[in-house]
Amino acid sequence: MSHPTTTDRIRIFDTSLRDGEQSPGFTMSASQKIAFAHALAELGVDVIEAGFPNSSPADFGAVQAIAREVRGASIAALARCHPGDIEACARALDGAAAPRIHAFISTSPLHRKHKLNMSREQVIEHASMGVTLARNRVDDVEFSAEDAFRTEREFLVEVFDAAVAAGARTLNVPDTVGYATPAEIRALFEYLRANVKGADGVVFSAHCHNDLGLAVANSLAAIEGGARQVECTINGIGERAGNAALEELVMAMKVRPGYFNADTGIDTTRLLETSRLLSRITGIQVQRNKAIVGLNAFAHESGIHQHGMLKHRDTYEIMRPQDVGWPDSQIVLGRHSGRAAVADRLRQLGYVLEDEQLDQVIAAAKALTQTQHIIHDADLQRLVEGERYGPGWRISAMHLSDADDATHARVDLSAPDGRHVVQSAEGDGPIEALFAALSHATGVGFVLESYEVHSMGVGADARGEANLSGRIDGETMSGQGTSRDVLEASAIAWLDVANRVLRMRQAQPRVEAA
Ligand SMILES: CC(=O)SCCNC(=O)CCNC(=O)[C@H](O)C(C)(C)COP(=O)(O)OP(=O)(O)OC[C@H]1O[C@@H](n2cnc3c(N)ncnc32)[C@H](O)[C@@H]1OP(=O)(O)O
Ligand SMILES: CC(C)C(=O)C(=O)O
Repeated sequence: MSHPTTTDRIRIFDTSLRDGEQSPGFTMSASQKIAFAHALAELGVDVIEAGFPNSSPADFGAVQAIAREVRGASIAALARCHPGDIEACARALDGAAAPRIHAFISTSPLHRKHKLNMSREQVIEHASMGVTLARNRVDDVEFSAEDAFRTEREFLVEVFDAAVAAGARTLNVPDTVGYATPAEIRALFEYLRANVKGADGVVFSAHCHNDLGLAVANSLAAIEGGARQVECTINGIGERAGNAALEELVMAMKVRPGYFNADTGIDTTRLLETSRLLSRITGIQVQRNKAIVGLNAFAHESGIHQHGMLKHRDTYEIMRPQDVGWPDSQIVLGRHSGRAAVADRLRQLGYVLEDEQLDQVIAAAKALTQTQHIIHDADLQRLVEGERYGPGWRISAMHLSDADDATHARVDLSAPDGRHVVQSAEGDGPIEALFAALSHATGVGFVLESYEVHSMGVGADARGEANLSGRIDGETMSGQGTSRDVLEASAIAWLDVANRVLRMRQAQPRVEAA
């Protein structure tokens, strides 16, 4: 086994903008691609695969702009072993500081017969032609044998020999349909490194798909077998079930010292913001339990884990959240939380309770989880303080209607002093209009940082739960609301934050400047 040493650099080849964009729902505009390419360069990837220039004028334009603007990483473009594709790559990459043409052709018997209708000899001729044409235009040429994993091993060696002879510097071995297992991938890389002519002068690369959920494991196994470049995408986006997730691969190499301890050159503290940028661009969020960048990746809800975390965080965390860009771990109070975590959170809120009162607050907090997922600070404060700070703003009625290009919201609130306040506002959509009307009515304004709606329960019992957080006076405050109507749940969550703001101001009166 060839474990990488610290001098054995693993190159990170990001293909979010090419393979990632090739999947339904992930299309990006040229300006979004340019912004994301800048973010990838700042993250520290070695290669940015910017697109497939011959596939459309839009893709050509995006690759061209990235090649001209983005520095700090090689810029690659994909081409079939086809003169028109190679020529388009060369033209689009003109202006790049470090251009790479990535030429590919399928090699497996299935693809040769049904897709290409080519003999083995024709595939080798095309591979050789594609790499030669590319080398006539740029120095850095990568060759991929599409569906390499399902290709006869001896034939794969012949194709790679031809690609090396034509001038390829990187040989990419895709598991195009995500069929391999880690042991098989490692054995394949060991075989190729032992048999391809000139193997020592080229970089072997892995490109693993996630159809069986093995893309990251297979990429790590490829590194064990001698791969020194891994192709991956942020959030694991890509064809079908996606590609290996960059953030997972990089952290696996970082977290397992003495094993995958190769320096990838990635600034891991940027992983979360890069993941979030991609989600904002595509409008597609990662699942909560996604490794590294999912909302639950460093969140602990169950009492036994929370108790362990409070004693020593290594009991339940294998990496520091700050190392990947999170501000900290989160102890989230919910149905599974225990005494240690509730008492700790209350202490942070400034309450040290007698055992009996603590028992009562825990029982009441757990009762809340019949209708909400999370016990918020505001809930604990209410449970401890009762109505000491007054009842706060409550929603009495709301009405939304569409008018011309805008949505109109009218809210009727009962104020903490018992008055009824009616206010209206317009916005670009119901949420913007609703939140603007609430802000006019209460006189509270904050910058919305996050807003999510989930459903709880099914059928006749189904309820919407809205969670949002807002930033005001340098603090982030969260609010939560549940209702059968998601817009009403959202309004309740917004008022939950507003009431917290007012309670905070009551508790800590502002010192006016003299
Ligand atoms: C595993 C991967 O991710 S491969 C990359 C996938 N990416 C894309 O497909 C990018 C988007 N694609 C496109 O815009 C279009 O498919 C284009 C512009 C590339 C080609 O469009 P068309 O000319 O209309 O061809 P179409 O898509 O129907 O079929 C693909 C053709 O390429 C041929 N082909 C496929 N791969 C290769 C290759 N690596 N080298 C040479 N020819 C190839 C096929 O045999 C087929 O040829 P045929 O038309 O003579 O039968
Ligand atoms: C073109 C190659 C690298 C590819 O995307 C695949 O085989 O999945």
